[in-house]
Amino acid sequence: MQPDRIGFIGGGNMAEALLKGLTAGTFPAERILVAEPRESQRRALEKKYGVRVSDDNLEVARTCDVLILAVKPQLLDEVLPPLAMAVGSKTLLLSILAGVTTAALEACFDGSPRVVRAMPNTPALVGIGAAALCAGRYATPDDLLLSERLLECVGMVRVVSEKEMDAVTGLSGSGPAYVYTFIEALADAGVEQGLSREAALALAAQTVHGAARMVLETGEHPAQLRDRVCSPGGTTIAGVAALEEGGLRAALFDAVRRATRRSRELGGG
Ligand SMILES: NC(=O)C1=CN([C@@H]2O[C@H](COP(=O)(O)OP(=O)(O)OC[C@H]3O[C@@H](n4cnc5c(N)ncnc54)[C@H](OP(=O)(O)O)[C@@H]3O)[C@@H](O)[C@H]2O)C=CC1
Ligand SMILES: O=C(O)[C@@H]1CCC=N1
Repeated sequence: MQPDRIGFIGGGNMAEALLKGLTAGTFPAERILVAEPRESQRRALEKKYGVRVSDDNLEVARTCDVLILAVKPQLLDEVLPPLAMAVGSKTLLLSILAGVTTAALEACFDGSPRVVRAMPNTPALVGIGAAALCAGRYATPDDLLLSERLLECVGMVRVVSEKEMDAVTGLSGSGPAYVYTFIEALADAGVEQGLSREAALALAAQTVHGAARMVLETGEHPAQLRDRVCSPGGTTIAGVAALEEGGLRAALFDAVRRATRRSRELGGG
């Protein structure tokens, strides 16, 4: 179940993360077409990944059987309606637009457009993405399966219900930015304690990487894993107490809540 040609409408950050994974996998680069208005970005994608590029959205929509919609959600009304004449029953539309519902996407096209809505994240660029997706009303089970397979080229994929998509956006879509902030702050704190910048950043990033793998690979609850680091009367519980006093948990609840709300707003809800 491989598409003939995959097209991207918009060749920015997230599109690049996805097409890097696709071309590193089994999908031939010459069967990927990217429509992108910025000439420098077109040339960069062509050179780095060997994909075909164009400044003509319609040409890409006409030639591809899977069309990955990767422009900003604010451009929905400008970019999608002109594609309607090229999108037919042969086209699977895979949207990564934050907040935009499958119903809103379907309304941009005639007939029974086959839409799958996905929310990937940028670590897809290194093959460790986390994505969720849901099917629109006209997408077939095969459409959902194909979308899953495509996103699995760049990491893990969960199928969720559409009402969960804004929360996914607030958690794993936006989540890398929260984690980068955490890593930066952890490294800065190490520098304050006298470590070199280079050592502090490497230790902070590897600590987050290792701890995340422990959660994924042991299947143990994070609280159990944390208990094993905290010796009674030791260093770690003193640090954990500071995190509790500083409101780290409350800040994360707030971050996911606000990003989820913003996703709903972008979708017009
Ligand atoms: N970044 C992320 O972490 C994630 C983003 N997303 C979603 O992915 C989508 C893209 O986001 P992101 O990659 O970050 O944004 P970018 O701005 O990096 O990418 C969007 C690209 O679309 C191009 N573009 C602008 N106008 C048009 C047009 N008329 N036709 C075709 N292409 C056009 C832009 O070109 P130019 O720069 O010249 O304007 C840009 O290269 C958004 O909908 C976002 O919600 C989803 C998950 C995670
Ligand atoms: O910030 C944004 O709107 C996009 C969606 C999820 C991550 N980045």
